[in-house]
Amino acid sequence: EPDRSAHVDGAPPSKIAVVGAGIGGSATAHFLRQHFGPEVQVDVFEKGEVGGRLATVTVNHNDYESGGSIIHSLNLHMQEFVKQLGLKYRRSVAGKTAVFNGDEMILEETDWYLLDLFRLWWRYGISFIRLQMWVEEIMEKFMRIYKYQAHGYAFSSVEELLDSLGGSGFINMTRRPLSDSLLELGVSQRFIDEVIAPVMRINYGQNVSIPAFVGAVSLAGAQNNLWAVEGGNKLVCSGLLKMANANLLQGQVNSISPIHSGEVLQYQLNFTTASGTGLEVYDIVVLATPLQASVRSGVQFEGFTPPFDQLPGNYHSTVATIVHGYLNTSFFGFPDPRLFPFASVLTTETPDLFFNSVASVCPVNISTGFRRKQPQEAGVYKVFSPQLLDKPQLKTLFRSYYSVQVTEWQAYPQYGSSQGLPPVELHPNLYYLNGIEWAGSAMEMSSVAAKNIALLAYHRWNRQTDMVDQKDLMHRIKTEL
Ligand SMILES: Cc1cc2nc3c(=O)[nH]c(=O)nc-3n(C[C@H](O)[C@H](O)[C@H](O)COP(=O)(O)OP(=O)(O)OC[C@H]3O[C@@H](n4cnc5c(N)ncnc54)[C@H](O)[C@@H]3O)c2cc1C
Ligand SMILES: CC(C)=CCC/C(C)=C/CC/C(C)=C/CSC[C@H](N)C(=O)O
Repeated sequence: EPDRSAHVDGAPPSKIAVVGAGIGGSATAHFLRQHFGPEVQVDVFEKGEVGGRLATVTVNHNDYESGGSIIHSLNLHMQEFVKQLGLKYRRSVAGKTAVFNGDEMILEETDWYLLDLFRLWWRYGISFIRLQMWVEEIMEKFMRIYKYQAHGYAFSSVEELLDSLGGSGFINMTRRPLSDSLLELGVSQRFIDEVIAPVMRINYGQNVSIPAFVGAVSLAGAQNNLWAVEGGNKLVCSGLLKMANANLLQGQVNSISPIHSGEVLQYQLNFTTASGTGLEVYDIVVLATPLQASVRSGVQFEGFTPPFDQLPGNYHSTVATIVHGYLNTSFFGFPDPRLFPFASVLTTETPDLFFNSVASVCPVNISTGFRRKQPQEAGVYKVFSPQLLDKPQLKTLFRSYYSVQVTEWQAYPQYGSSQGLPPVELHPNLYYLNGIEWAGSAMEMSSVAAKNIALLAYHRWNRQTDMVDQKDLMHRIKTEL
């Protein structure tokens, strides 16, 4: 493919399109504005709600997160967005966790930290210490991305990005099962079945054969230094679009086709809004939505072949059911609800168990003060399950309820349903953000990909090859003035 980027004379791009206003697309709009400056027109297309998989539902006059809910304390892009937007942090309200195997609770957190540690040691040996150290080491390497991005370095593929952080070790972690990595580390099978599997089930609705890298992301999401955005995580998306001075176009992009005029390559986007169909021409386009068939983005490529026919793999369906009612603690072996001390119940991989987790949830506005309800009181609970819950299943989990709100998500990749990581560059100046989810799906992963694409687009436009896919970045950065 000849190099037909739009600029012939060093001129900046005049129009950039971003498809999707989830955290990935809105962060991309923000970073594009940072790098390309105030003159370029940034149009963001959104066919649904701004926020995408960050969304809330209203129950009894309060809003609750129904999609992406927790953020790690070391997720620095999310942290920075919240700071720049003047939003507030909402710390997770402490609550005890138990693990249920379909018959009984096999693990119960208590009020005594030392007792919990002793019990873990008694049951699993030093598995939990090994695991803690493994996750810490991965997090430490992952944190290198912030330095590389602050120095302006970009990567042309997810593999290159991971390689720069953790070498071939990180890339291999996207290919081998989590259980294999943990067994090799010396973590016991019992610990994997009773602790790791329940965490994978609540976070990704999948089992311990998911790749080790996303497994580590999931375990980081089970640590106790988590937070969320006061008012709802989706406020970050609307805030970023505003701060980027982006034009939000409420509509669906139907097709993308290249237009060649001499040396110049641009893209025509055909779209449908409430007022009918339209088309616009752009110098740079970023696709910030999954393109797998099961997600039904509706985007077609015309007049060129991207580096795939149809992106392989599927997205995993997860149902989030938010119930306002009375938990049936008897089902968990606690006939007296006053003696049920848990805020979250995780589950082991058990045939016929119809749910992955049930947890008492906090409203997104807790600055006014919030107390977790006792199980003998009516409370708000979130149930994750692979399928819609029917009435008998709801009646199994809840003695009675006032309301039930259901969101069916194409939530995250069905790990193992595809080989390899999707490409970032689909054609000159046409980028794809969501391939990173096949390494790990989380708000911060989309934010890291957004910064990377903004940098990559900028360097490609300005032909700065020395800022893309550079090796030995730790050393380079140390020696840069
Ligand atoms: C139930 C659930 C719980 C989760 N929990 C967490 C968590 O606790 N912590 C965490 O970090 N992550 C969590 N995640 C993952 C996280 O929510 C996602 O990784 C992240 O939100 C993905 O953002 P995105 O912008 O890349 O994609 P999306 O949010 O999917 O955004 C894509 C957007 O593109 C739009 N779109 C699609 N096609 C078109 C088109 N043709 N034209 C115009 N617009 C289009 C869509 O409407 C959508 O708004 C969770 C996800 C789910 C579903
Ligand atoms: C990207 C890095 C380094 C860390 C992110 C860690 C993190 C916050 C992972 C969460 C992943 C995830 C998909 C959680 C889904 S369920 C969340 C929660 N338990 C809920 O009940 O909603």
